[in-house]
Amino acid sequence: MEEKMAVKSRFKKVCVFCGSSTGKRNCYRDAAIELAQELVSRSLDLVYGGGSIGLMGLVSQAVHRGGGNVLGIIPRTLMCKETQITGETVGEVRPVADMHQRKAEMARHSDCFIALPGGYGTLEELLEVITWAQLGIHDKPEYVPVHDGVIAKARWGKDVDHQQQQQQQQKGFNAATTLQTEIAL
Ligand SMILES: C/C(=C\CNc1ncnc2c1ncn2[C@@H]1O[C@H](COP(=O)(O)O)[C@@H](O)[C@H]1O)CO
Repeated sequence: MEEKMAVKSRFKKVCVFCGSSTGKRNCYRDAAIELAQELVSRSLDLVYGGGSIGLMGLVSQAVHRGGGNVLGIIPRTLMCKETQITGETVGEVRPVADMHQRKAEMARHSDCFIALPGGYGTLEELLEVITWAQLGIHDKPEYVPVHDGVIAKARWGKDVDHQQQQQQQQKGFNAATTLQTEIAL
């Protein structure tokens, strides 16, 4: 069997924020699986919110199946609910006291952040780490898949190219299609 060469990355652990549902478009699922495959091919560990449902479940299960390390950080209360609904989460699961501690731990354990399509939870997590970067609390980059195989650095504020911003808005936050060889990783 042909073995794939591992692609080198400057990161070791990647935090992925993504939906607790899969959304209405197939491209969201595809994006989750493709990102998982990229992480595995680059020997990058996954850090995520510890859920086994939606895109969170897809990413974590695909990384785990591919032999990658998965660290899920989840509040105890959510953990009980999820186990009742969907069963066990894959990889290492670290229970924490609440949502605030979860976000702090996810950030502490990661070298960069990628936000896949999601809802309010995903948006809130992404905005929080961008805000922390803005305040100098960390200097870890944040990325958002845009389109055409590109994961773009999430940029906010003055240095954003206006035309590019407009194009991205037209495509929508949830416009991830293919992720291929991301410039980000
Ligand atoms: C347990 C039930 C539903 C929610 N389950 C979740 N499990 C783990 N993590 C979650 C869950 N819901 C939200 N999160 C976190 O927010 C992000 C996803 O939120 P979104 O609103 O779906 O975008 C994700 O990154 C998690 O960290 C059933 O009662």
